[in-house]
Amino acid sequence: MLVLDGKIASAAIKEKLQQEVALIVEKKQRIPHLAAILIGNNGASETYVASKVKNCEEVGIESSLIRFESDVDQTTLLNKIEELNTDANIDGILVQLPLPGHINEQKVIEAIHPTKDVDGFHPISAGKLVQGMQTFIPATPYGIMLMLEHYNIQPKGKHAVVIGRSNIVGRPMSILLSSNTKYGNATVTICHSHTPNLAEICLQADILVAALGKPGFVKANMVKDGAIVIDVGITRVEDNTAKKGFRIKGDVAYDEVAPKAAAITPVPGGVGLMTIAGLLKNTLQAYQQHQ
Ligand SMILES: Nc1nc(=O)c2c([nH]1)NC[C@@H]1CN(c3ccc(C(=O)N[C@@H](CCC(=O)O)C(=O)O)cc3)C=[N+]21
Repeated sequence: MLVLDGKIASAAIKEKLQQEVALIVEKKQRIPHLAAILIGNNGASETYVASKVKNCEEVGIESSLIRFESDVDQTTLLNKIEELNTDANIDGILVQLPLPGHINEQKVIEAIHPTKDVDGFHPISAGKLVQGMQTFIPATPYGIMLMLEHYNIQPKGKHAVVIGRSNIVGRPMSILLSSNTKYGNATVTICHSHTPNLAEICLQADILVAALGKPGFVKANMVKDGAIVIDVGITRVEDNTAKKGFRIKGDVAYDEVAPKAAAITPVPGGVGLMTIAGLLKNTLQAYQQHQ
């Protein structure tokens, strides 16, 4: 069994990005710049955004972290996004999700100018992805594709099963795996909460992507021998024996599934790190399109 190591794969991608940014610096050109908006003080969101900022720094991308209190009104937020849309120094805008209940998430997503939509959540970006056009691919599915590429795992002709149909992971993942590209051309089945024979379908997967957000959901009896298992889950589960009082659990029961799998992503240390690599690549792509 091969562990698909997000640390190794993302380091390789970041190394390349760092070299590209170094060239920009050498030519004394404007530096790529990501603006990240964080609302409130949700622990997990804080961690992820901090990690994004730190990773930008590592490759030489500038970043601005813009914070609002959890009771910020929607107009203030939308005004800030508009200001960033028109700021020629900003290449990418990211509003960390989830948002407080009083804010209309769809409105916020649609407020980000598609040329700066490094999350790839805007309907224009999503539509382009569906039609196989050049666009910003949402960072998590993008990161998973980069992981497959790093380990040269070609989905062509394989049966890929995706559990979850979110706009952020499951849906775009299914599009990418079925696309006519080097790391696409799989036959894809999407499962979700209304799939009656989910375990049976999962058992037929050559590539199984678990993106439903239920810790330990995928058990050994749902996985075919020799399958490639991609775990997108990142749920914080209380654990008093852990340093921070919680552990991060994936959607796959790793200990029982790993021995059956040909390859598997660990949590943490798998897809999460690739998500950040995907975001950094999108930010540099946005920069290049703005030049
Ligand atoms: N607008 C927006 N864009 C996002 O891309 C976005 C978002 N909102 N909201 C939340 C999800 C989640 N997400 C992760 C990023 C990094 C790790 C990551 O680095 N994980 C590490 C560390 C995990 C930890 O220590 O908590 C790992 O898996 O090894 C995980 C998850 C981005 N998201």
